[in-house]
Amino acid sequence: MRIQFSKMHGLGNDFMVIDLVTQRMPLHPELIRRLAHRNFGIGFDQMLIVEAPERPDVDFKYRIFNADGSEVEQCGNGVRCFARFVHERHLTKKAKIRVETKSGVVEPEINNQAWVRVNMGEPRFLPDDIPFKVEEQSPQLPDSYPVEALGQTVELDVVNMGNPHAVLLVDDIHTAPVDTLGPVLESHVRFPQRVNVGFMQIVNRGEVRLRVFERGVGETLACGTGACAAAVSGIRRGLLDPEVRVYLAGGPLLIQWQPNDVVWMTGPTATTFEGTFNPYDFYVPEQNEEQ
Ligand SMILES: N[C@@H](CCC[C@H](N)C(=O)O)C(=O)O
Repeated sequence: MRIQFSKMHGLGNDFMVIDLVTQRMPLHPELIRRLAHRNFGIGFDQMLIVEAPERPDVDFKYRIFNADGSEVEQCGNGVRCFARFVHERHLTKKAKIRVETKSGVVEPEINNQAWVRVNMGEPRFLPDDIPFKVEEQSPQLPDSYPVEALGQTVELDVVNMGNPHAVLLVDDIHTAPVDTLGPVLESHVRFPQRVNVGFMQIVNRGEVRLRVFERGVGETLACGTGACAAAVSGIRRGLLDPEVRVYLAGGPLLIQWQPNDVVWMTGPTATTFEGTFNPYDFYVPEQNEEQ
């Protein structure tokens, strides 16, 4: 039993992409963790699964698993790669497709082989929608919330881009406490489903620098939904114009948003290699099965 896959990335945020329209394999969290391992597996930030749609108004179903095996709702760099993958595998000829995710429908549009523009849907800010715990939900939503972490109070903007994000403004992303504050906020008690944590430095009204400590992975070279969340936070606060270039370690993304509208994300995709693997090579017996 050999499964075909593509190894792809969007600005260095890397993926193992598998077509489960024409193939079958178990999606066990332990198998995913083993495949994600950078030394013992294939290595990736997220595994992306293409499935047949379950409703008539979409072209595909898109499932996303973090390297820790958790299934999540959305992945922005992933959806661009997903669109390129279904073209490369001749699963569709349409330039614009509708893709069902755990958090709604997204619409990627392939301009040429490498560039994809995506309608990422509308951002949400209500604490319950993140989800983010507050003592009392005020009718007037604040821009940010004070949160205690590592003996200090940090101000967090919270945004749901299909998946949960917290955004912190920093003076310089090179010295931002991504390694220390990132994991503490990711698993903070006020984020019951954990959170992706973005550290944003505003350069000018149209440009920001961003580092993201991703839920279920750690710091990645780029995060598409993180870029959307950061740009939306800055625009909502009146600090940024509606068109923002977000510079991540792996390169820039263009994010466009007008309040009360959908977010548009435009960026590159790359296929690095294709291969096959046997899931049973990664199978480890339960403890009571071991001799
Ligand atoms: N890298 C992604 C986000 C992947 C999911 C995220 N780690 C989560 O747990 O929500 C992107 O490009 O958006």
